[in-house]
Amino acid sequence: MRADIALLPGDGIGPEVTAAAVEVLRAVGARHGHDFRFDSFDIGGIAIDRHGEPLPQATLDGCKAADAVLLGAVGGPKWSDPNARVRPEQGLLAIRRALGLYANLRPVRPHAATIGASPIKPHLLAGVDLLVVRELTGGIYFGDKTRDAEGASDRCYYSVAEVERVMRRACTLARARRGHVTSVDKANVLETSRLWRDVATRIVRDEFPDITLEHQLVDSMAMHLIARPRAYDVVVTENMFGDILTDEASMLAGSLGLLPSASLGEGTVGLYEPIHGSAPDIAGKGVANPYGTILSAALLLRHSLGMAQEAACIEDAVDAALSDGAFTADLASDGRAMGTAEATLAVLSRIDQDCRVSDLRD
Ligand SMILES: NC(=O)c1ccc[n+]([C@@H]2O[C@H](COP(=O)([O-])OP(=O)(O)OC[C@H]3O[C@@H](n4cnc5c(N)ncnc54)[C@H](O)[C@@H]3O)[C@@H](O)[C@H]2O)c1
Ligand SMILES: CC(C)[C@H](C(=O)O)[C@@H](O)C(=O)O
Ligand SMILES: [Mg+2]
Repeated sequence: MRADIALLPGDGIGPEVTAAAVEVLRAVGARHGHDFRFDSFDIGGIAIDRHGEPLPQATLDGCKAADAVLLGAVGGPKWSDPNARVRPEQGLLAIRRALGLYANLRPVRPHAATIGASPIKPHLLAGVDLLVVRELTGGIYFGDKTRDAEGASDRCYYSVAEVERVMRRACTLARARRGHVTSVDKANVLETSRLWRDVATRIVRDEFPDITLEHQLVDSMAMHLIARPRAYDVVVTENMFGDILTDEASMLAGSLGLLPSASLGEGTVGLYEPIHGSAPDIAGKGVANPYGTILSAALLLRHSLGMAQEAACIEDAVDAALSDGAFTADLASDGRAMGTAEATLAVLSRIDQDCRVSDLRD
């Protein structure tokens, strides 16, 4: 099968980790007889430098014409002046909104080999397998902003329809998992959260009676996520809470560099990216962890191209590399860390082996 993949490497470590994922996609494509074609476009800081705007029209058009989009990261100190007219992060928000990518799936499944890298007690981590569904195109991120000499404001708004669609998506995903949804809000304070809670309750009652729904306030959720992570299956929450809780959840896996994500809408191209940022402190050093982006490429194959076996092939290869101790510096405790290229090779060398195993299985 031929597939056109739009690449948005972005800034900082973005180009390093997307290059790693492209190598892996090429290897899986070759192994399974697919013709993956890649076309790169600018987004974020590099797009500001080259085109004066963080999301050029050519980038958006290129993404719309593609079968899927793979993104690295945007932002960095060069573009972080608080008074700057444009910021790299606006490009990311704009593309999510323009493509209607309202559901951001962030799976968290600690690997036995990386449990030692987590600051959380190992016995709490065994068997953890949760999926955060973060609403991605609404809430305080997208409300009107004001700023004058007296102060500033960010408006937080959710429509009923915005909550309904992400809740339906979370419940549908939960049906294919363990049937449990935790809806996270701040309904003791925020009106948007009271709406969120009402809609969640109604959608589950009327459309998903087989799903078990619980509500959890976001502050105590931040604690429970660390204290009893095994209790969660699908966690659905609004935009900003989801952003914060998933960086926290990455510590269950052992590193921010490990978590992938899929941003999905309806009838629109999907966008895949690691949950981490441009990591300016390590950019250009060849030491970034590529696994979150490589695992995002697996999600791309599964969700946008319908290639479940090929996706599993990548996930198995990453699993095997980690089991064999192929750790980048964020994971290694013994000072024997691999660089990005070596860790990518560790995955590539296992693609063949794992695919053969998959072939035998099927
Ligand atoms: N999706 C995105 O493009 C995205 C996401 C988050 C932050 N950002 C942007 O990135 C810039 C830096 O933000 P930040 O420092 O708060 O967050 P960050 O995620 O870039 O980095 C946080 C810490 O995690 C480490 N880290 C992140 N990814 C890693 C990887 N793959 N391998 C090893 N270590 C990794 C970094 O070195 C850093 O110490 C900001 O401009 C921010 O807006 C972009
Ligand atoms: C860079 C920023 C706009 C972005 C977000 O807050 O959504 C990032 O933190 C993420 O998690 O993808
Ligand atoms: Mg974030």
